[in-house]
Amino acid sequence: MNYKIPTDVQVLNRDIKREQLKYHNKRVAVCKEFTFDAAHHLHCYEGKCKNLHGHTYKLVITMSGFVNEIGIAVDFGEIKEIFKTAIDSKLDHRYLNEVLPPMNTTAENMVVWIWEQIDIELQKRGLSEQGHRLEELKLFETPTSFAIMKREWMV
Ligand SMILES: Nc1nc2c(c(=O)[nH]1)N=C([C@H](O)[C@H](O)COP(=O)(O)OP(=O)(O)OP(=O)(O)O)CN2
Ligand SMILES: [Zn+2]
Repeated sequence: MNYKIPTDVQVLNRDIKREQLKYHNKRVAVCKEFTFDAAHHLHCYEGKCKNLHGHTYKLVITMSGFVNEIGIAVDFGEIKEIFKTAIDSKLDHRYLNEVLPPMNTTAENMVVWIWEQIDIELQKRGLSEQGHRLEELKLFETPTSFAIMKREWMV
């Protein structure tokens, strides 16, 4: 059976497409939050964090792109796939001191490493060429302690 889209819907679709042109190609950033659980300890550090302990890390990814013809700059689903491939598969339920390159597993060092991994994944997927780019990462070690990295601070 052939279903006919009612005329008023067609008119609405046409009007939306025309209106959408106003926003097309504007650079807009979107954010998505993720969590992963991991264990670690700090080196050269006098305090409780020199002992093995765990965190539910929260990562807030801010990524920008150019708004397309259906009003999407960066698909939230794409960010989820990037997080799963580049970060979650490597860090979730792992001992960070073992799986990360030799470095102190501070939030500062980790946020830099995570930035590099996401950047590599964007290039692998050909998304950098489309104009998708990281703008900011926030990595929470605890609900009150976090590190930030921003594109504008990069030299
Ligand atoms: N600048 C940094 N300081 C500390 C880091 C870090 O990565 N960068 N890490 C730690 C520890 O790993 C610790 O697990 C987290 O520190 P802290 O916020 O002190 O944890 P608390 O559970 O004590 O937090 P409260 O909210 O104050 O209870 C230490 N420092
Ligand atoms: Zn810690």
